[in-house]
Parts: sequence; structure tokens; C-alpha cells
Amino acid sequence: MDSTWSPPSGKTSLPRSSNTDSDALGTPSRRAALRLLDAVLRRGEPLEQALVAATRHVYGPDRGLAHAIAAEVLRRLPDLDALIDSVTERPLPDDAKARMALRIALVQALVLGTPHHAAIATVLPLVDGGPRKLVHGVFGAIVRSGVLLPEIPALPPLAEARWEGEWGAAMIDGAALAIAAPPPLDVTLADPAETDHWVAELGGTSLLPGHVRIADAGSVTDLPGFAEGRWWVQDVAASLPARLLADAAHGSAIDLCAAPGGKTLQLAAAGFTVAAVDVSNARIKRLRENLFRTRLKAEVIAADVLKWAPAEPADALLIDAPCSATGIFRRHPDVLHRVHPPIIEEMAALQARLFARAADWVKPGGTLVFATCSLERQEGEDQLARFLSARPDYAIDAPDAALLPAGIPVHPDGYVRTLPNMLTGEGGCDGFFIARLKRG
Ligand SMILES: C[S@@+](CC[C@H](N)C(=O)[O-])C[C@H]1O[C@@H](n2cnc3c(N)ncnc32)[C@H](O)[C@@H]1O
Repeated sequence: MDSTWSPPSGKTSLPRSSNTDSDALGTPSRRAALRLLDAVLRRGEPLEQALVAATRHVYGPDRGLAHAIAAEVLRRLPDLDALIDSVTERPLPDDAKARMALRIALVQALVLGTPHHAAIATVLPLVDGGPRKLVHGVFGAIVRSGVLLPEIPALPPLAEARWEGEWGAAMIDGAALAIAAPPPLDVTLADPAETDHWVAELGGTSLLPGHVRIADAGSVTDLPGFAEGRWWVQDVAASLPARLLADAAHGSAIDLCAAPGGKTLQLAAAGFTVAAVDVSNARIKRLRENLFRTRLKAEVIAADVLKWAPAEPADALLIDAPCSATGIFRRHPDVLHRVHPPIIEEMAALQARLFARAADWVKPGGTLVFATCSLERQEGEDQLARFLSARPDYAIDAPDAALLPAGIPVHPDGYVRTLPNMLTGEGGCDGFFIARLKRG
């Protein structure tokens, strides 16, 4: 047994050892959750990317459960670890299987409402032949003490230090609040004139014409209007780049880094003739499905933007550049743990190349929007500054504040920066950087 834990006096009757019976009681989904956490925390893989391999032998609702457990552990990791460390004599190694198993058991018992006996019984087989007694004892000590996780989660120290330095304490408070509760579902309507209709039909609220926010949506595909393609899922902040473009231009549009196509759909619905380019075949498949469902039209091009070039320049160009994705941590909490400065620098270098190359594909007098779903200045403000100093033919084109939800300002320098401490009363928003530029 691991020497870092001393059993509380008296007792511990362990559930039976792992066998196919205990696996049938829900262990496969916990094994899958363990594989997911391993992929994110040890190998630095995005959670979504790890899903297929990690849930290969898990079916039906168990797959969703594995995803939910792993995502919730990632949201509450610092608080779960603090609880574990409060009970062990010496800290368990960060990547020890016992710590992983405890995180999975505790998040079920303390956040997901799993009965305590089921939370521990389904997890003990994960440490079979190893520290079962330790895991059982630590879990028991914590749940018996009646301690709860803090209402407002702690952020991982490295992310907190980076963001506090960049954006200040209010942003940290907003970010912590943002992971305390599941985010609302935002949808963008194919026809903004139908906003009132869909607000009523979906039981939501609206922050902008063509936007509906639903607090507790349940299954997206079962909602009215989904199958008919009247709307698509898109955070309100993610809808702003295409809104800004459509406000300033019309005619032809090139949507670079387009898949799965939320912004392509917006541009097509706004009347642009759209060429949508993306390098990922898997994501392009989803883009085509989205076009099919919404009956909207775009030319879809599978290509690497660093090698591809259009036959002629366009009136409007959107670069929704690949990035660290730290702005979407509410739905993708893996970014809180796996994004570090080298990844941010690597993505920023790619963005700079895409931005510089695509700038030649806009007609004189045309409009370019550069956007990233990142909370890092290197992927936003710094990109804009470097671009403007290299391209005197471009100037910032500040949008009218009326294009944005009340609570999201236009920055004095003319771009839009959304942060987790914006729209907090309405359910928050993702972190985005959006710059609209006019070519002279
Ligand atoms: C932020 S996502 C785009 C989201 C999309 N615009 C939307 O609204 O649904 C970035 C996209 O960039 C694509 N990408 C990354 N590098 C690329 C490259 N060199 N050329 C083309 N697409 C690229 C990725 O496949 C990914 O789909």
C-alpha cells in the first residue's frame, strides 16, 4: 500500500475486486474517463481529439458519461486535488493512477450526484493490483467528512497567473464563474427576422437580432428548428466576426479556416457568394453536413491555406485562424491544463503566416476580418499590431457598438475583445479577438 495515506481508525470494507461483474456495473465508462484524462493531462491532447480512441469500447450513454466525467474533472481539477491532498500525508504524484482514480470518484460523488457507493465501486477496478486500499480510504475519508467543493472553482495556477497578468483580477473572477455552471446554448438563426419567433419557440432570450440563448437546452438535435436547419449552434461571441464582415461588405467572400462552418453559414445566409476553405477533411465533412441541413450554399475547398490561393481577390475575407482556443475553456476545459506558452507561440506564428498571405486576396476597398477564440494577446492584439505595421494598405475599421451585445464594448483602438467577465449576468460569452480592417 502507498505510504502517503494512513487509514482512519477502525474500518474499511472494500468493494469486491475487479472482474467482469464489476465492469458491467459501470466501470468501462470510468476506464474511458481515465484514458481521456491521461490523453489530456499526460500527452497534452485535446479532449475532443482523444474521444474516439478513448471511448472505442464504450457504447451508448456510457460514452457521454465518460466524456462528462473527464470534462468535469478538468473543470474542477485544482479543487479536487486540494481535497485529495488534504487527506493524504504526502501528496500523491500528479500522474499517479491513484490520484486519477480519486479525481474520477470524487467528481462523481461531489459534482455529478452519483451515489457514493457507486462512485467508488466503479473506480476501484481501475487500480486493481495497486493502491485499492489507499483510494478507498481517501475517498471514504473525504465523503464522510461532508466537505464540499467550493461553489466557485479555482483556476489552474499557471492559467490564472497568465490571465491575471494580461487582464486583471476581474477577468479571473469571471473565468472562475464561467466554469462553475454549464454554459447556456447559443444559436444563430438563418433569418434574423425570425428572432422573436425562435425566442418563443425555443424558450430563450436574445442578445442580438438573429441570436437566441437557451439556459437549459437538453439534446440539441431534438430542439424545434434543428432538423429543418433554421439555426445552428454558435456562441454569441463566435457570431461576431461574420456579423462585422456582413455589416461592411457584400458580394464575394472567402472564409478561411472555415470548418465546421458556423461562420460560413452566417455569410451564406447574409447573401455572400462564399468560398469556404479548410485543411481538415473530417471537419469539412461536418461543414458539408451543416450546409446540407441548413440548405445554404458555399463552394467548399479542402486545402492548406499556406499553399492554396484563390483565382481572384474577394470583396470580403474572414480568417478565423487556428489558435490555442483558450477562449472556449467553458466548453473545452482541457485548454486550461494543456495550453502552455510554447503552444501559444506556435499558434501565433501560424496565424501571422496566414494573416500575411491572405491579405493579398482582398480587393482594394474590400474588408478583412481576423479572429481567434483565444485569451492570449499574442494571438490577438499583437497579431493586429504586427500586421498593421507591415501593411500600410490596411487600416482598422471600428464597428458600430450597436452591432455588439450590450456589455461587449468596441475597444478604443477599434477592435473587439471579448472576455469571460463580460455578459456575466446573461450567462457569459467565449473569449474572442476580432479585428475588422479595410484595404485602401
Ligand atoms: C477556429 S477553427 C474554425 C472554426 C470555423 N471558422 C467555424 O466558424 O466553424 C480553425 C480551423 O482552421 C483549420 N486550419 C488549420 N490550419 C489550416 C491551414 N493551414 N489551412 C486551412 N485550414 C486550416 C482547422 O482545420 C480548423 O477547422
